[in-house]
Amino acid sequence: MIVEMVNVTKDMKGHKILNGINFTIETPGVYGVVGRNGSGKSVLFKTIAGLLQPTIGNVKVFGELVGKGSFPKDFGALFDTPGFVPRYSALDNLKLLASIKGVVKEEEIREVIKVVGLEPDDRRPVRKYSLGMKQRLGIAQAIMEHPKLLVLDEPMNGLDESGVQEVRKVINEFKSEGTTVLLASHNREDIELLCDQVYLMEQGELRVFREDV
Ligand SMILES: Nc1ncnc2c1ncn2[C@@H]1O[C@H](COP(=O)(O)OP(=O)(O)OP(=O)(O)O)[C@@H](O)[C@H]1O
Repeated sequence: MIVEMVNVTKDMKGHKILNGINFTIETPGVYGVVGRNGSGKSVLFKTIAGLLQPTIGNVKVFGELVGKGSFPKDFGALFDTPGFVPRYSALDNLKLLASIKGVVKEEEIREVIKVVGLEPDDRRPVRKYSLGMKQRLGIAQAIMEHPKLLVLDEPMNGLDESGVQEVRKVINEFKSEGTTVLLASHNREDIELLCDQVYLMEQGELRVFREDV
């Protein structure tokens, strides 16, 4: 089982954001999650990432419980505002993150920076980067360890046309390597082009919205 959410409820400030969600992913593929602003897509993804703890229920990724300080293994994620050290270059930021996790070589980091259309030898500090460039770097960070599960919350935010094309290519390449991608997006075209199955978040519940596979 790739993802297994059992009866997951999440209350935040007196509101039920997730309401008894039972959700499983057994087959690798690209899974889309759509829903209105504020419907709970990010809360759902952060719960899977172990960044938010369910009020009730539990979440397993690759068979292991997440939450309470346990994070999924073989996992990469991009949330709305990737946090980088503003005075460091792109390469130094990713080297820092890689050294914390201790697995990725500099050559691979350089390669992943190129994959997202940035320049590894650009010594400018990341604070000088545009929103779209930071977003590209966020995607590089999410994919640099070749995760088996990749959670992307609005990855196209702030990207220009070439950025959108590059990220679509990255998602398709990861899919063909057997990585499972969870994608939240408001962009109908991205959802239609990329996803094997689409879910709708509504009133705290998640239901199948469109099924191709
Ligand atoms: N840390 C928090 N504390 C309290 N409420 C929160 C917190 N984070 C999110 N919420 C609330 O949970 C609800 C769902 O938010 P979430 O960000 O998951 O929506 P979303 O579907 O991702 O929206 P969007 O499409 O705008 O990105 C919102 O009402 C939001 O205000």
